Amino acid sequence: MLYQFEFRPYRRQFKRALSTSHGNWDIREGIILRFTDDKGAIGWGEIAPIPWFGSETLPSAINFCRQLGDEITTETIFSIPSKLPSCQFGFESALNFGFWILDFGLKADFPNSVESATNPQSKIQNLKSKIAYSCLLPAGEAALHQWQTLWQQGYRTFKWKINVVPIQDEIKIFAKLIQALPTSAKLRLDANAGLNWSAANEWLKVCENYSQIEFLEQPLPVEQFDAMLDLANRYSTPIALDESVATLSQLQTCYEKGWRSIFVIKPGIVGSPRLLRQFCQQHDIDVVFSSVFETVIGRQAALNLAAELSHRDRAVGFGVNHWFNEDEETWLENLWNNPH
Ligand SMILES: O=C(O)CCC(=O)C1=CC=C[C@@H](O)[C@@H]1C(=O)O
Ligand SMILES: [Mg+2]
Repeated sequence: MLYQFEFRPYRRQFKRALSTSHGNWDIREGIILRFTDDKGAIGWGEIAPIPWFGSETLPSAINFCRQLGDEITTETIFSIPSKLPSCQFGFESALNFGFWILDFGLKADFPNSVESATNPQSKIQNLKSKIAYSCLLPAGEAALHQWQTLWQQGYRTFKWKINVVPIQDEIKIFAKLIQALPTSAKLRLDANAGLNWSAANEWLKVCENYSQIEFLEQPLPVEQFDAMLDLANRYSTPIALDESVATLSQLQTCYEKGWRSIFVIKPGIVGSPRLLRQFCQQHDIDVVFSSVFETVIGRQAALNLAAELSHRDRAVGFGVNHWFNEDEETWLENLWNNPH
């Protein structure tokens, strides 16, 4: 099958820089793809790399798009190399013509799927279960002042970045946060690979006292897999791998090396949805789907995958904390009609 192909690189300033133990992240850069088939139907896709997680860089994705010219076939799409995982995701997603934009009035042929993309407690319909949303809290003390607003919006699961301030101060803030949160709330801690063995044990000893802690995400660097496997066996608080399983080949490797706790999957950078589907159908793994702070195009494609492949009641990390200032559709219309 042959499609007309167009693409637009984009840059979007976050409303608030994202503080993680990787450092601060201010700008989301990516590429929006548009396919048009021989009947004029339109398919949209998004390439949203996170190089420091192990995906390709934006320049390499742009170079890949440039060398394609203005036509593309399904054969080309399904032969995109695994060294371009965000491109694999973006191009395969654009083939899903069930989701299109008519005159920039966002429309999808999944009942209520767009509505569910913003309402935290709405449920994405899927075959086996319904999914709620988790929302990222601001790092540090700010979390104490933000969680109530998000709770009133309907969120019941929150994620809080740790290793952003010195550990003793952070544990004091954590104690205030966990005391303030209702007992029915769930809290995820994300260290972004920034702890050492001693600090990881210190955090896990603290977490042991609180049933609201759903998991500790990526406590140690990617190369310390054995140590994380050891932690997973020592404590009752589950460990979730994120940076360690950023691409499909890493996911397969960690599974083969015996990981059976939680896998955080970021569809936007993991690679081919077709190959991910095969892996998740072959292995009954405990998955949390997570955003790459993409636009509504990549988000909807990722949520459709999450709805299809989630089969445990794990909230998806796509809570809308309004990362960007502009309204999505206005932004997209401007990007497409006024390419700079
Ligand atoms: O998973 C979520 O709840 C939201 C997404 C999220 O936390 C992240 C997205 C992209 C990069 C990281 O800063 C961060 C993560 O480490 O999971
Ligand atoms: Mg993470």
